[in-house]
Amino acid sequence: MSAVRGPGIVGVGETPSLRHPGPGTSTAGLLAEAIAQALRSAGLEPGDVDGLGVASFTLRPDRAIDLAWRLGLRLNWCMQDEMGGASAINLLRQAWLALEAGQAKTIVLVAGDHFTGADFAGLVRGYNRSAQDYLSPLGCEGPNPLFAMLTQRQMAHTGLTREDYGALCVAQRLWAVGNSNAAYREPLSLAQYLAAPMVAPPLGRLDCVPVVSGACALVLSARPAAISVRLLASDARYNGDQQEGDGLQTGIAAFAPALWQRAGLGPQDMDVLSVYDDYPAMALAQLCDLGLARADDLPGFIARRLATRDLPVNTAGGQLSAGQAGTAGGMHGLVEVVRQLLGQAGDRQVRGARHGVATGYGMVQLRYGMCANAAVLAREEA
Ligand SMILES: CC(=O)CC(=O)SCCNC(=O)CCNC(=O)[C@H](O)C(C)(C)COP(=O)(O)OP(=O)(O)OC[C@H]1O[C@@H](n2cnc3c(N)ncnc32)[C@H](O)[C@@H]1OP(=O)(O)O
Repeated sequence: MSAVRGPGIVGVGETPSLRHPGPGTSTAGLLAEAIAQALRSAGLEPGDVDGLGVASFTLRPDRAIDLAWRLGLRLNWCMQDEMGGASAINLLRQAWLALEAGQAKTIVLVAGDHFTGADFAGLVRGYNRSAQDYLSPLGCEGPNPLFAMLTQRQMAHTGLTREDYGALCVAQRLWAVGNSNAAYREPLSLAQYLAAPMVAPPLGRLDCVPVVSGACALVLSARPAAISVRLLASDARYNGDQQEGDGLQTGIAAFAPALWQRAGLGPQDMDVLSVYDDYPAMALAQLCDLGLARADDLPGFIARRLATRDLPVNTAGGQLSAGQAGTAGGMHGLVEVVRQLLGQAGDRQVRGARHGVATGYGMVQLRYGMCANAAVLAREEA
């Protein structure tokens, strides 16, 4: 037992991932529901909140401050982040600094989106100027064709096959069985994975993160509760990917050794992990970059550690099974690691989990990564 010093993460909230949200559903409503759940889990009231961080594509034209107004929050700290899958950890890093600096006492971080099919198509087409000017005219509508090329690169470099990616997807689906919020919770066989329609070779339907509506939230406090989660170390790289040569690396490779050093722990000390899984190739690239797997042994690593669930990776099913609610994608994995460390993961609880790592990855371009980041977290008891 050690005395708790500094801020802590004290609550989590998450709505179900909805493939077909009902007519009354809205982005603000989903974000509000996740916030309310997180505050309840922390034993706090909206009146305790003086900081809010938001990531959402579909809250537009409203912003974080509009959401705060709607929820009646009076704030000392307010932030918005638009880095896609890297937003959650970006927000966490900034909120932690704000609490340490005394700028706020209780900060809620929330990410989520409300999509209909038409919304999502428009979002990816108009994502940024480069996508509009260079990718759409080539028929690269959205990330699937781009990540198909990155997956081809990884296959050529590592010898990975569709069966290997399928084994990862099957393992993650088995974790999702224990997550009542997951969009897809029925166990998946390799035969079903291989039979799914092709989207952009070599990516089939089950390699591509499904689009859902939903939201996830975290509560951070300057005065942590009896059990809380501490941020031991974090880092980020912007446009730091190395995709010029063979293989596939995210910016995480550049900072991982220093990250582990600052955390005082190594990759082998992690009891639970969330890696950003918009596509299986990206999840594997991040596991390599963190130092948990080697590019020259990926098929073996999948068979020994993921398929057997010996290494608890993406224990809520990952986005590939739970679904990706826009920017909530990054928050999904972070919330799951925190939930596990708080000991609140129910049937899928990793026994005795004390240390975990979550990664984020926001990218819609082929030649550079918008942002890759990671947070090493630890359970703390007062
Ligand atoms: C943003 C960042 O910073 C970085 C990133 O994350 S980049 C990634 C951003 N996300 C994307 O680009 C989304 C990728 N996904 C897709 O494009 C689409 O989900 C897809 C093309 C793979 C599938 O779309 P689709 O072919 O239109 O199929 P869809 O209509 O959704 O589903 C057809 C059926 O398959 C099922 N299905 C779809 N995905 C499934 C899955 N993963 N598991 C099981 N069933 C699935 C659906 O439930 C549906 O069945 P029902 O009609 O019985 O409900």
